[in-house]
Order: sequence, then structure tokens, then C-alpha cells
Amino acid sequence: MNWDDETDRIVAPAADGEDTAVEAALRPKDLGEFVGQEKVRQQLDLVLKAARQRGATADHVLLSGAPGLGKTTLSMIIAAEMGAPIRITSGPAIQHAGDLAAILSSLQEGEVLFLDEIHRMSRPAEEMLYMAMEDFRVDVIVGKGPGATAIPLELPPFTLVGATTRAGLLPPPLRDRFGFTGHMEFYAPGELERVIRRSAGLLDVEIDPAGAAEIAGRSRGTPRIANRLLRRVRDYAQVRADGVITREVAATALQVYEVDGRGLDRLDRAVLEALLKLFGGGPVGLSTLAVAVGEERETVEEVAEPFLVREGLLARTPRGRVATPAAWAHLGLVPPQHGGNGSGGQQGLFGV
Ligand SMILES: Nc1ncnc2c1ncn2[C@@H]1O[C@H](COP(=O)(O)OP(=O)(O)OP(=O)(O)O)[C@@H](O)[C@H]1O
Ligand SMILES: [Mg+2]
Repeated sequence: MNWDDETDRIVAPAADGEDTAVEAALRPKDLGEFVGQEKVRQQLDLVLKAARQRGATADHVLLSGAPGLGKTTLSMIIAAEMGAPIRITSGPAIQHAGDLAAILSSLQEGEVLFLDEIHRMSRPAEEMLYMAMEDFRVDVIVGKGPGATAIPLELPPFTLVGATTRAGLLPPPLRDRFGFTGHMEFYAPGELERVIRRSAGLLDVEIDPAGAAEIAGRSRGTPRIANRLLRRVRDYAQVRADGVITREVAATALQVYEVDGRGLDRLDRAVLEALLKLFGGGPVGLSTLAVAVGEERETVEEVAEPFLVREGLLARTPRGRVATPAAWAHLGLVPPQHGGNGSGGQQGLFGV
């Protein structure tokens, strides 16, 4: 399997083709249907209600958070709540400032402009956006060189909704021009259970509460992964069971797909196993660990490790990768006992 293409993984946070096809049907349509993210939801509810009461266009909104947590979904909800049309584009799609000018100048009053991956916009487009956000105006440059002139163009008031997985990469002047920033967190298991039961209803699949809990626990805090695992479990329930998703059906199905009780997949477990079994829990250098699992350094570092670190199973230290006690427990292994002479056991044996 080619792990470099992350979307090969059933637990990949990014959308694959099938996700894109079914996600539209599973998207909550208003704030009431949107599960979890209590803080962001409450704050956004106030922002939108107040704007509606004033009969005004809502302030610009920035949504940040990991892939699959509901940024695109929330942007559509913002438009729906405001009763406004939505235009969808993305940072990488806007190569030139002119591309952005064309979009901005065709917006209707009150329209929501959803700019996905806003951190990947080109510099000149970004600068044009500053002015558009603040003054609802752009300068369209006509001609080249000394003869070039800037023609100011008034824009109707609109709401920019920017989404980014990397809020830290946004230049401060851009960040400051948003009236409201919502940071999306990973979901608690109980929230994912609600997502799963709601999706099962829409997909017309019977699921019992324990079945939903079983899938939720393996979904890595991410609704997109929860919905994807649900679809695979549904397949299994349909082919091998009587169509009903119980705890046992969910657990057996996800075993088939090699997603364990905590949401680790084969790659995650291979990394942990090598760390524990070959290197006594570390510290071991990233390169050594990567060779041991037969993967590229980048794959281990960018694909497997973030979730292992987030789960408290692996730590990145200056001396190398180290397994935590939770890692030993998760794989059902016993950490080696080092002698009581304070020498630190195997530490320092493996290069970084
Ligand atoms: N709070 C939620 N309640 C119910 N379903 C949700 C929620 N958040 C996300 N989902 C579901 O998860 C899927 C992915 O959500 P969405 O596309 O909005 O994520 P995203 O943050 O935009 O991801 P990306 O960064 O990859 O663009 C959608 O199918 C959506 O229905
Ligand atoms: Mg999105």
C-alpha cells in the first residue's frame, strides 16, 4: 500500500472520492443539527442572530481546525442561517489577483464567499482581499508599467468565510480582518456517537447505541472518519450479518479493515510495534524507526505520528521517539525492567 497517498487509509482525515460524493447528503443543514463544537456554535449563533436583527451582513468568519471536523459544513450553515447564497472557492484556485477580482465583483449583496484553504492564496490576491474585507472595495489594475492605472471598484457588502487547517500560517493582517474566529476541536466520543446515529438515520441503516459507540471510539475524533467507518460497517452488516449494526458487528467489521479499538490502523500499529519490540520503547531516531517499518521518514512523521502523539502513545523528544506507558498497555506488552543502578537502561543506544 502506498501510504504517501494518505487517502488510501480508511482513517485518513482528508476526503476521498467516495466521501465527497456522500458528504453532501450527510451535512447538517443548520446550527441546530450541527453536533458538538458547543463554544463555536454558541458564539456563531450570536454573531449571526445579531447581524440578522440589524438587517446587516454578518462579519467575516475564520474557521480553523484539522481536516474533517466540519469547516465546509459550517460555512454552508452560515449561508443558510443568513438566508444568503454561497459561493465556494479555494486559495489554490486563486492564482492571480485578477481571479479574485472577478469573483468579488460578481458577488451579490449579503452573499457568503467561502474561501477554503485560505492559507494557500497567492500574495497579490491576499493583499487585494485585505481591502475587499475592510472597505468592500478593490483596485483593479489596468495596463502595465508606468501607464498602469488603478480603477477602484465598489463591492456590495459580503461575508467572507475563510477555512484553514493551519491558522498559524495566516499572516496577521489577514487574521485580524476577521470579526470572528472559530477554532474547531476534535470531537468527544459521545458527540461522534450522535454524528453516527444521525448519519445512520439518513443512510437508512439500523444501528443500536452500542454499535454507534463502538464506531465512535475508533473514529479519531473526526466526523468524516466516523461517517466513513459507518459506511464500511454498514457493508459488513449487510453482507455478513442481518443488516443491523450492533457492537459486535461494528467491532468485527472494523477488525476486517484493520482499525483497532482506539482507531489505530496498520501503519500506526507497525510504528508502535517497532518502537516497542525492536527498540525497547526508545528513544530511537526517526530515520531508524522509519527503516524498521519499511517506510519513508516523512510517512512516519507526517502520516502516523501526529495521531500517536495526540493519543499520548508516542512522544517526540530531542533524543528521539519514545513510547509512553499507554503504548505498552495498548499493545498488551510489558515494558522491560531496567536495572536499579540509575544508568537509564538502553537510553542513548540509538542515534537520532
Ligand atoms: N458537527 C458535525 N455534525 C455532523 N456531521 C458533521 C459535523 N462536522 C462534520 N460533519 C460531517 O463530516 C464530514 C466532513 O465535514 P467537512 O467537509 O465540513 O469537514 P472540513 O473541516 O471542511 O474538512 P477539510 O479540512 O478536509 O475541508 C461531512 O460529511 C459532514 O457531514
Ligand atoms: Mg472542507
